[in-house]
Parts: sequence; C-alpha cells; structure tokens
Amino acid sequence: MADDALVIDVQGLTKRYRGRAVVDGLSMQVRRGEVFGFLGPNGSGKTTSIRMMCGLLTPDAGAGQTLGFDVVRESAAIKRRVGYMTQRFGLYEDLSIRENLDFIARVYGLDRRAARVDEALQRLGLATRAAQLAGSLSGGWKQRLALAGCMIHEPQLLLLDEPTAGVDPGARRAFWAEIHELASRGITVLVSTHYMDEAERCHRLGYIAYGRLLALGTPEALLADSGLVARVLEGPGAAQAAAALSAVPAVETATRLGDQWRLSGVDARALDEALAPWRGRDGLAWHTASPSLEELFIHLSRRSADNMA
Ligand SMILES: Nc1ncnc2c1ncn2[C@@H]1O[C@H](COP(=O)(O)OP(=O)(O)OP(=O)(O)O)[C@@H](O)[C@H]1O
Repeated sequence: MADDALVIDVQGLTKRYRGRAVVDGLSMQVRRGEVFGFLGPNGSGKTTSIRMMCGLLTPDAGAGQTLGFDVVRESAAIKRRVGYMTQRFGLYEDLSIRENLDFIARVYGLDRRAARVDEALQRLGLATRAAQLAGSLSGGWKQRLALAGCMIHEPQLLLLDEPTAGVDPGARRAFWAEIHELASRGITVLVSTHYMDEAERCHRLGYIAYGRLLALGTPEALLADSGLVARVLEGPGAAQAAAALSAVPAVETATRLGDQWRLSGVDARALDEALAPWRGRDGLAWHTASPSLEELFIHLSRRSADNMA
C-alpha cells in the first residue's frame, strides 16, 4: 500500500437501533499513518462509527472499504488486521504479564508465539518483570501492556476507545509517544476521546453529535473555521465581571482558571462591547487569547443542540 493510500474510505454508513439512527450517513476517509480522533458528547455515536469502519459491526446502510476490504462483505478480513483497545483494557489481572500476552497470541492463532511475546516484552521494557501479575501493575503500565496486547498480531489499523481514562499525565505522554511512533511506521490509528489534550495530539479530528459528523479537519483548521475568539480576564474584579458577563448571549463559555477567567464566543464585537464597561473596574484587565479545543468542543455541542432542537 502506498504511503498516501486511503486506509478508510466509507460513504453513508448508517446504524439504527430500534428504528433510531445512532450513526446517520457517515462519510469519511483516513490515510495510512494518520492519527484520527473522534470527539463528541456521550452517546453521540463515536464507538458505533469506529466499530462499523473496522468490521466489528455491520452497517444497516452505506458502503466503503477499510484496508482495501469491503466493510460489509469482507468484515472478517478487516477484523484480523485491526487491534482494538477499549478503556477497560481487557487484561486478566490474575495472569502474569507474559501469560496475558501469550493468551492473546493464542486467541489470534499466531505462529512464533514465544518469540512474539518476548519481542513485546522487550519493547515494553517489561522483560525482567514478565512473571509479575498484571493486576499488580499501575494504571499506566496496565495501559501499555494492553497496547502491546492489541499490537501482538501486527495490525495495520489500531482502534483506541477512550484509551487513557484514569491514567496519569506522565503515563499518558509516554502512551501518546508510542502511538505516534506506531503511526510513523505506517499504522493508522482511530481514537475516541473526551480529553482535549488527547484531541490536540491527533493529526485530524471528527466531531460527532446525534450520530452525524458535523466537523472534520486538523485541530488548527477546526479552531480557525469556528470563528471563535477568547478573552482572558485578570485582576480582583475578574470574578464579578465574569459572573455578570456569562449571562450575555455573545459569551458562549466563561471558565475559571485559578485567578483568571476565560470568555469565548464567535461574535468578537459583541464580546468586546459587553466587556467595555468593565475596563478598569476593580483593577480588571483583559487580553485576547487563542480559543482552546475545549471551547471549540462546547461551541460545537451547543450549535448541534440548537440545530437539532
Ligand atoms: N447494541 C446497542 N443496542 C441499542 N442501542 C445501542 C447499542 N449500541 C449503542 N447504542 C446506542 O447508540 C448510541 C451511540 O452509542 P455509542 O457507544 O456509539 O456512543 P459514543 O459516542 O461512543 O458514547 P460515549 O462517549 O458515551 O462512549 C447511544 O445512544 C447508545 O445507547
């Protein structure tokens, strides 16, 4: 497969449960080696979308290919080439680290089992602790072991469903360094997340709400296209001003960050007009700032709720 080959190319994927479309007409493409993130409120259809694209769930309508195979007719071939990690990690706590990896290798019916397990242990830096029970590992190490487990059959596509829930920032950084290392070797990664620090590490993001893909692009492009602006308020009067301004329609979010407050919205003029009467009151000062992904996320959530109302 060429470097710029499309690993995922789907059109109109739809899934219905009890007559309700939980994913409605999903069309998208993902290139080889891309780290693609799905964002969206709880229950918006992220997991269902990922599962349909990876042969784990049959769509009720739509068509397309993943890794060159038909998502409806050749789902078994796709499944064999996919590594899937859910937030529960799926480890056996009362088996050792080596036994967990060996078990997964057996389930996949792999050849060279012992060698593959040894390679995974070396890669993880866990060779000397191979006999330790998985249940005794810290959250960060459990996560790395789970990642090693879902890579043992050398999949070309990796699915990560909220992979860093409950893992500390240091372990998260190490995990993401590993994800990008895999991507640089040509492995494509689909990740669903509620964490903005994970979202900003993706090459591209898709925002899903009510089963529809409402925005798609790089984090930078999504922020630029949103038209959002932000203002940071400082000084003793900041809390009082932010409390009053949060009722102004142009203010979409008012967020406290320690002693500072951030306001965001799409109408820069209305935002500044609302702020103007507060200048200098109680030493209040403010400056412009780039909008954050969190502010973008809230903006998109509100907009989609308004459109669906
Ligand atoms: N097997 C099923 N039967 C019936 N409804 C389902 C089934 N699987 C998912 N759903 C519903 O489909 C909708 C989308 O679920 P999905 O798990 O794809 O959302 P999500 O965006 O991944 O959510 P979260 O962020 O909470 O993980 C939800 O309303 C869910 O209850």
